[in-house]
Amino acid sequence: AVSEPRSIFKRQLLTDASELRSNYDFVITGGGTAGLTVADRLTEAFPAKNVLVIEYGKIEYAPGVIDPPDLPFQSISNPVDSWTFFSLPNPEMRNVTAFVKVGKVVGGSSCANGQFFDRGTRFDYDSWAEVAGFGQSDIQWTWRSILPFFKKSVTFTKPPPAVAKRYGYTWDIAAAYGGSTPIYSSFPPFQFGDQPVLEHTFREMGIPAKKECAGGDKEGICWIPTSEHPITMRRSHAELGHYEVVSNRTNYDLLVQHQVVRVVYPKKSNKGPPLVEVRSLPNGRLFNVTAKAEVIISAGAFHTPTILQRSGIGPASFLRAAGIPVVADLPGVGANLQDHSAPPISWNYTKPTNFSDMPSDFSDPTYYANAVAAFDEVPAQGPYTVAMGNSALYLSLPRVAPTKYRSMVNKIRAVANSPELASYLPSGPDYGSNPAMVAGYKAQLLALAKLYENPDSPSLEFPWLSGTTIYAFLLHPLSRGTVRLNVSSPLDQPVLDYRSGSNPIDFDLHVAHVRYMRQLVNTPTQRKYGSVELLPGPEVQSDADLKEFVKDHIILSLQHPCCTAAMLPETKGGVVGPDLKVHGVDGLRVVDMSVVPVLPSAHLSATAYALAEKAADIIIRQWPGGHH
Ligand SMILES: Cc1cc2nc3c(=O)[nH]c(=O)nc-3n(C[C@H](O)[C@H](O)[C@H](O)COP(=O)(O)OP(=O)(O)OC[C@H]3O[C@@H](n4cnc5c(N)ncnc54)[C@H](O)[C@@H]3O)c2cc1C
Repeated sequence: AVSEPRSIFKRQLLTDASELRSNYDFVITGGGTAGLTVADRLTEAFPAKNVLVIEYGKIEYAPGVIDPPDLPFQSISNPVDSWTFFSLPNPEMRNVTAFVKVGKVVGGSSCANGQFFDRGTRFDYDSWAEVAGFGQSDIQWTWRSILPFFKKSVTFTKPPPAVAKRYGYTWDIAAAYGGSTPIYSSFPPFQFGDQPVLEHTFREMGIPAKKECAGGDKEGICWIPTSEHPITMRRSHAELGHYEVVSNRTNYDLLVQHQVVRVVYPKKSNKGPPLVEVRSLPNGRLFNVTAKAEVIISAGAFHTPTILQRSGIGPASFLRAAGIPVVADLPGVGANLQDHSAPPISWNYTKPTNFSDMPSDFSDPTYYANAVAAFDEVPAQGPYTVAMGNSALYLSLPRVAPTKYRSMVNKIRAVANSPELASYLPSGPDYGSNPAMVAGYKAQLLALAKLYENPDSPSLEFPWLSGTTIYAFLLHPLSRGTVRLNVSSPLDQPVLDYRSGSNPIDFDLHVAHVRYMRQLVNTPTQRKYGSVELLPGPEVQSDADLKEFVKDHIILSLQHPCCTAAMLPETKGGVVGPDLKVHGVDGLRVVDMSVVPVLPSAHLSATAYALAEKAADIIIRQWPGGHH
């Protein structure tokens, strides 16, 4: 059963420096989605080596997206398990700031996310290899080489036949699954009454339904599983699946409520592994932890760059200006920030609909009481089993803009090859005037142009649960932002500069997406319900007006930050190599969503688990005595 943490398994849970061993083989900084996956695999493979995970947060119960007593679409804010903060204003977006949320708990963002459990396409992961161009390296990051780790990373459970029939759920285990790791991928026994309305609408727009969307191909209408336990329908997350169930291993220590400040190379030689400097949150005390084998940074796309920058590993001129001695000049640390953003499309039904089982039904006390009771059944039933929904469209640019996509792709290539390319990046020696950073950006744009002209590679995602407002995700943004230490308060949240819209082609893509999606009101299904467009609104027709609409209404972060310590050669502004070791220093790797070079066409948790599984495999092969 999946429930509150069980105390008998908390033997290795440490809360104070005095409880630590004198040294460890592996030290993992950040006990989140990727960090705990690696810790699980290393403690399994090396019974005689000790592993320490240092985590800022504690073990907390991680509720689902909607659990009783919350109501659907009520924004649940669980301040204990998350940090929330804002980016700098975005000048191209009416100076709006991006609101970001990050899991701050054992299990990291897997405990706080929307539980939407999708994967990118084969083209996304192949593009990582293409951008990096690691050539003859015996470690490759391609779809073929990652797929076995996607399969290993989760347990997919078929829904009961009656449930599958009721909603029309489809899947293909051979193409996508087969693993038995206790991170669960399941379909809930409930959908809101209007779920099929959009599915019918999209079929009428000529969009094909895919049988399985986690097997590398997902251009079309997809059923996406939820990361929840198939019986209890409670959230499945990294703390339960990669710590709780194996925390009786005597070589697995987890230190909670401690902040990793930085890593330190004491001999000034960059020979490692480095010491890890840690700050106790309860008493503020600073101390060092020693790793005999290596240190693995897994603090997530916003906080991994802060640990590296505090360590003097990062953009040299920024570090010097901040008074931090430079250990390794890696301008890619905190560069290349990418996230999904989305403008809305909304409409109104002017004719009677009479859908049953709708979010509004929760206002009926009997419906609500039944929903709460059904959630406690075994297996759980009813509306509380649904998280943020299981439906999404993923559409390519050739489908969305058949007459215009070619010119947009040409424009991306022209920018990539133009002398003005650097002007799309932040100015200065750490970025726009740095030839390696510009070369890396060029490689990314050329790979993205290939994705955008591919009729099987989605450019747009449109997920839905219930209701008449839906967001059109731009899956492969061209603008690049930064994550920099807050110099006046370096242990606090970093300064995020999203720079959304700084590459103006992102607006062309958003406008094409909105133009396509607004056509949904013209389908027979929508006409039956008297559908009337509200946003962008009938008066907003020209490209220029649609661009202004995007600026007025866009959500700048869908909470999918990545790419801030990218797996690229140093000649392309990279931070880690294909083995995820940090360039120019010893005994230090990064394993989390920072190492991704370009954002995949997916929400990120499934990719974080698979990436960490592959990283663990790489680490295990590189140390003697490891067995799988
Ligand atoms: C609100 C929200 C909704 C999301 N929705 C979805 C979704 O529906 N589907 C999906 O697939 N993905 C979703 N994501 C994204 C996905 O969950 C994350 O991309 C993924 O979990 C990131 O994994 P990670 O290992 O890189 O980082 P995390 O899981 O965030 O782990 C980083 C860990 O490091 C710790 N840490 C940070 N700094 C320090 C430090 N200095 N010292 C010690 N510890 C530190 C943090 O506390 C955290 O536990 C969402 C994310 C959020 C925040």
